[in-house]
Amino acid sequence: MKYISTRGQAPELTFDEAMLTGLARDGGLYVPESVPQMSAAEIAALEGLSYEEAAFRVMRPFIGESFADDEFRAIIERAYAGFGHAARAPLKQLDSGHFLLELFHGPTLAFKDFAMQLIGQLFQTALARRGERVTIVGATSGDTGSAAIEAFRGLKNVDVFILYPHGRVSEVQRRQMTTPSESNVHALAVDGDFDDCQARLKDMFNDFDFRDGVRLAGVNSINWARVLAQVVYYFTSAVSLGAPHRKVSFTVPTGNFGDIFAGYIAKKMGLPIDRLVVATNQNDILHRCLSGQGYHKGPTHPSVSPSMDIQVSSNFERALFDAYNRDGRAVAQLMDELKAGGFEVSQGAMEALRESFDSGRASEAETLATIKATLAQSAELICPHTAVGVKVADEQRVAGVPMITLATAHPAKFPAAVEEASSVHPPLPPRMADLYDRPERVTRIANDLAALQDHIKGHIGA
Ligand SMILES: Cc1ncc(COP(=O)(O)O)c(C=O)c1O
Ligand SMILES: N[C@@H](CCOP(=O)(O)O)C(=O)O
Repeated sequence: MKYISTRGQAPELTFDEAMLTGLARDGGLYVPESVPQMSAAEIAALEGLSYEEAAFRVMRPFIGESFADDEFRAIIERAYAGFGHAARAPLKQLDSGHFLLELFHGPTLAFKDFAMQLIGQLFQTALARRGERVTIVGATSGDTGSAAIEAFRGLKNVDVFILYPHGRVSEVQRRQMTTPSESNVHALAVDGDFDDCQARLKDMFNDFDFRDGVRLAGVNSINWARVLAQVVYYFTSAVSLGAPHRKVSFTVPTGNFGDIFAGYIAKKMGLPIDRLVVATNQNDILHRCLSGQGYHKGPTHPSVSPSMDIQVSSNFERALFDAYNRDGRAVAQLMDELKAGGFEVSQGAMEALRESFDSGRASEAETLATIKATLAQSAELICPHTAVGVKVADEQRVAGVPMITLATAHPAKFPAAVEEASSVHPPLPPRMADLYDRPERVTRIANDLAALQDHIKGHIGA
């Protein structure tokens, strides 16, 4: 199995090489050269398996020779051992045709743990084998950062620097990033928004002297391994509702497009997904684009679902690559135009995107109203990101096809918004009960590449 860049100018890599590389050297994102297929019989055979065994069967064809089967099985077992639910990703029924896929039973209470716990194990195994160390730098609007820190804290051959937008993450998210005491963890509060953090991260990857000097690695969903791990729960949930014998649809609260792109891969592998619905908050650039209005950046408005306050949605590049018939030059051209503000999507590419994705948006008032209504009607307290999904899913459902909305975070990560909407204060799980008492350790830093690079170089191995 080979991985190629969406911009067509970077070397082809194996799975473990692509994982340790992160962003391709031409600025593109790695994708598999071709998507392995699962037959209806292979999909049906997932029914009743443990999450771990299903994960092995779904991901194995993408791994190639990078990890031996026994090694990969053991890695998966370790990755999910700390989850607080035996099913790992249980389904809850909201009403006769609408289900929530609970993805927040991992250590940091968000769906990011599914991929991050796995790649923490994959990195450790690959780095130990190669005798290497890496400097992980991540950009976060709140959840990726805490999940990455949890997965890599205390590891000897890794430093992890997380850039988050100062004042634009919830207090729980911030404390999850600033309270770990391990010296290889570095939380950086950047004076900017998430897009600034992600742009500086990409600048670091595109500065080859810095990149090679610190042996830079990335754990955002620019890393293909992140996307792959998220493909699994599309299979397990669809199978538990009758796939491959009946179709299901998914609605996915979307920001950086990683989670929904994992659903797109599941569909390409053969999972009978009827519709994949992109649900955005008021920062609705993806919804506007999928509605035919082009992809044009605007100001980012802070919202009650802060993890989705994003304008430059990284993984959309992967979808564009397919929509433009895998023409790397065309994608590179669009990404250049994006730097200057935005781009129009060609008619052919638009048709391809529309064939794969539907979309909708939720305003702030609609998000809060959905939290309240879901509690009243289904006795489920949901986080604001999930509420964006539930609202859009309710508009897009069709009779006879079950709709699964991805519940991407635990409501306790966003207590202020949840309490405002429902008058219920969602408590943290007991293991995190002292989060507000732990001392914080964070560096406030300018949105400036040189300042960030100097800080990182000065704190590796500190
Ligand atoms: C809670 C939550 N929901 C939804 C999203 C959006 O996911 P993605 O960026 O993969 O589109 C994020 C951030 O990524 C998140 O943290
Ligand atoms: N919402 C994310 C933003 C980064 O997304 P990623 O999936 O590319 O890591 C966050 O919580 O940080």
